[in-house]
Amino acid sequence: MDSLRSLWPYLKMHRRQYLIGLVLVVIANSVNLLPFYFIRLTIDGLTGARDADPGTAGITLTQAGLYALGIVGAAVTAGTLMLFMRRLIVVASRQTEYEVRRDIFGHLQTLDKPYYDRASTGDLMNRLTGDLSAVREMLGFGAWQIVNIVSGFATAFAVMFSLSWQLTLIVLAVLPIIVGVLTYLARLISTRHRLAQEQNSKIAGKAQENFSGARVVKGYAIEDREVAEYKAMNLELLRRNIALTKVDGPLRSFTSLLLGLAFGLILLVGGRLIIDPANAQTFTVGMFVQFVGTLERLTFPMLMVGWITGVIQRGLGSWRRLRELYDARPQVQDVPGRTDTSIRQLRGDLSFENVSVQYGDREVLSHINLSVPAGTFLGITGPTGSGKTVLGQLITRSMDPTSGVVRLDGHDVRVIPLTALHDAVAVVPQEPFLFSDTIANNIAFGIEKQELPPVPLGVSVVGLPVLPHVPQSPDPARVENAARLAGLLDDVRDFPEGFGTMLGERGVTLSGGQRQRTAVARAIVREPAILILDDSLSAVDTETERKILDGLREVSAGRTVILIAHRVSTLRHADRIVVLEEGRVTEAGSHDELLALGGHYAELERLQRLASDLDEEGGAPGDPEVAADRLAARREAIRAAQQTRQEVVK
Ligand SMILES: Nc1ncnc2c1ncn2[C@@H]1O[C@H](COP(=O)(O)OP(=O)(O)OP(=O)(O)O)[C@@H](O)[C@H]1O
Repeated sequence: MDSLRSLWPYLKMHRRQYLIGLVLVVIANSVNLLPFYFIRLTIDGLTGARDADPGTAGITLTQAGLYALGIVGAAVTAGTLMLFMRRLIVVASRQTEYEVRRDIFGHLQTLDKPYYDRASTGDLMNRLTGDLSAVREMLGFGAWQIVNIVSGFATAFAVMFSLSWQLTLIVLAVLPIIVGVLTYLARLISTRHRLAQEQNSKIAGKAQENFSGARVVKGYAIEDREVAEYKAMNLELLRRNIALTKVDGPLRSFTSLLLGLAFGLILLVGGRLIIDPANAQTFTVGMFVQFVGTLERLTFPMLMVGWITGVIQRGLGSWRRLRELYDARPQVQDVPGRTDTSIRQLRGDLSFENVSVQYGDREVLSHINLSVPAGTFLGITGPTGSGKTVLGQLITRSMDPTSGVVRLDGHDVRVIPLTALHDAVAVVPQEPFLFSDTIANNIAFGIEKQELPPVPLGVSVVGLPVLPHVPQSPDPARVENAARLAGLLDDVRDFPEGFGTMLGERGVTLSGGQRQRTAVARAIVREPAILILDDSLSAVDTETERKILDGLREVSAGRTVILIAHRVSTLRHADRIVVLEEGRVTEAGSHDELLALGGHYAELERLQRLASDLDEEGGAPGDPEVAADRLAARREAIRAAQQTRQEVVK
């Protein structure tokens, strides 16, 4: 009931279509019974006259013609009414489907990272497709079938009762048994259908993950394992589908059997009524034929009772699953009364005051105190898992700290409107995501939004102006400048269609470094007050990296840049470097200061210098002493690599 109430806002928008459509169903159902009335008149005319005078035909040719015309007319009228009804109700259900999908998609866009961290993409996709179809089926086919069944039963019983109350009582006695059995079977079908759908969801999720992670699967040569897992899931789906077919298949035969028994019973009793001379005037052969014909019209609605129960149950279940999407709220959002809407522009003065973050009972950041004045080029490094990414995520409010305050230009970030915050901060993540679109559009991604008219949510699609497709037309000079600063321009010039080259599924595949640089260009084209590069130059060679950093310096005058990296060659250009270990700041200072400190950073620098020296020297040395030195250095590098690996494992 609650589910239906929450659907009402959508149904309300199409109430005229539904109302007129359903009235048409009722009229069509009554008209549908008229042919049996004309048949009755014909039969009674013929048999009655014959009984009185065997030499006469009973009815005139004109009468017979009129009755035939009546039958055809009734069929045409009922067909036409049903056609209009379908246009109204089916179209309304399709429109509702569109509106629900539009609104849910719009709502999903408002949800934040923690939600998507938990949600399974396959499941979300299945809800927006399979579940939405089930809801549409309930609102379209389901709605008119309910009215069809109810009005079909009501009109048929009224007619049957007027013909013979005795026969109607027999039907009434048998009907609940038939409907009960059919409903039971339909419930079983519905449950098994749901189980099959759930398995479909899991399979969709598995396939989606597999396709997205195709490179990993190939790289680790685990195709066989993946195929085996997929096979097991597929087999389970087969098992569930067979279980469904076992109850689905016999439904029709079973219905025919039950109806056959009912008709047999009626023939027996009806035959006796006709034969009995006392009933000669009140129950004629024509009436008997009309009775049986009317009853036969109930076969379909009877069969549909159980089926429609399933459609409605499935539709309501699916609607509940869709409601869960509507009900999901972002953990991080603007709060009226707390959000300070007067904050629009931000300079990029950043500070962390005693900030801690806890996941469950694990503290991943602990009492961080940092001050980053606007315009600072801050480097952050530290062993893997030490909390560097989490620290960056606190600035964009991908999450809020468990305790402490992050301030931007002196404001607690929690009072800054999210749009202002997101306009001011751009993040280049570790694993950039590129869309199947042109390079230009991928770069201009964050600056195009103002040009598109907003899509109204929660309103009827009827009467809405059709929005023209507005092709993106990113400012070429801005895009090119961003690409140049990100060190991507030469690569783009080599592509077949330059900035118009399609990426991804429909176009070229970029290398890891090119992907990272495209993401860097996407971030800098927005000219943010704070730019966070989260290990985003790791796949770029040192020479290109130097160029990008020089480019960043060019645009970052007055802007804050936070550079999370493991390479000292990247970090050394920073004004200040912070070392995070196990969620705590253990070292802070300039490159030279940290080297002098002789801690984690100095060790990192020594190991990377060693490795780079080895790379540069290369070749086989002639002098045995040099060879011995290199061997010792190589051993040291291997030992260091093993130590780092142990840290990772820890
Ligand atoms: N959503 C989450 N739920 C639970 N734990 C999390 C979540 N996100 C991060 N963590 C944990 O927080 C710790 C810090 O993660 P973070 O990504 O900040 O590390 P990092 O220093 O950036 O590592 P790397 O250098 O490998 O990128 C890790 O132990 C990680 O497992």
